[in-house]
Amino acid sequence: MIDIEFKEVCKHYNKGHQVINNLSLQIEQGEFVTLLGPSGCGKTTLLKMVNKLIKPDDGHIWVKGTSIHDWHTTALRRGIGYVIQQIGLFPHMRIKDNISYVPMINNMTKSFREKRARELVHLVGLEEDMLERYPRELSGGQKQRIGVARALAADPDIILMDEPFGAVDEIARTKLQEQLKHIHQQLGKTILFVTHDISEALKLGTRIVLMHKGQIEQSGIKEELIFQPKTPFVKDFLGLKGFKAALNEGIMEQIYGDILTGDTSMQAFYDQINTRIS
Ligand SMILES: Nc1ncnc2c1ncn2[C@@H]1O[C@H](COP(=O)(O)OP(=O)(O)OP(=O)(O)O)[C@@H](O)[C@H]1O
Repeated sequence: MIDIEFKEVCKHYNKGHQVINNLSLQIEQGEFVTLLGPSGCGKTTLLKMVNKLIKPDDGHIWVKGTSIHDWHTTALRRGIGYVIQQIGLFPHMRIKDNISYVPMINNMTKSFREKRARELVHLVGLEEDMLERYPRELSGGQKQRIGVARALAADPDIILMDEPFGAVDEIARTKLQEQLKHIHQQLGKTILFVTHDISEALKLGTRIVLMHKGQIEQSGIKEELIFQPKTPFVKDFLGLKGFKAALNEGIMEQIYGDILTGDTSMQAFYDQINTRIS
């Protein structure tokens, strides 16, 4: 089943150039799609069209088979988790109430909300005593975890994430990425995740969509993008850098696996890159 579909979508702001240019993309249920690309290529714009924060000028978007025109905005947003870099927890509310905010406005009972908050705080790798604290009593990484817990609270099928770990330090980011990967494997949500960090995109995405100037340059698994780039842009953007990122993330074993299955063009590309980085 297709959870999100963009068809020939276009967008420009004011009198500016085309930020999204006739873009089509289908995202299947349970995929973890990382939207990767240089600054300004339109990643955030595309993401925000899914929950109607930005309106396309042209083209069509469907969420769970229903056109976004036919979705009531509130119902659509309540059914989609949304995590951004500035997580925006309510400062005057305890963590448990921050997590339970959407279940509360959805009229869930207090005992259900408390149970759910406890489950979620564990799911994102924190202790239950966090629930009684206020946001100011948490580190940046802990706040991002609570942001993920809050996005999951109403059990949405789809989660949109816009550079959610961009503002935390390297160690916390690595832990958050691992936790998110685990949550995705466990819960099978459909995730659309914006990042400009190649290693993050390769590590998390079951599919990587590389954007450039409002269009998709290439969409595929990491091995395809690194070893079978379809355009010079993909080769420049991902070739050597992607290879190094894959190396650093320890995902080379999978890639070696593919090389060993006998694809000689991949072997040649691999040799070429290996010579350049060694
Ligand atoms: N509200 C706006 N008004 C005018 N121009 C905008 C607006 N929002 C974004 N833009 C422009 O649209 C283009 C795409 O922006 P967008 O935020 O979608 O890119 P991005 O790929 O997410 O970039 P980054 O990685 O830097 O966040 C940029 O040139 C940006 O300056």
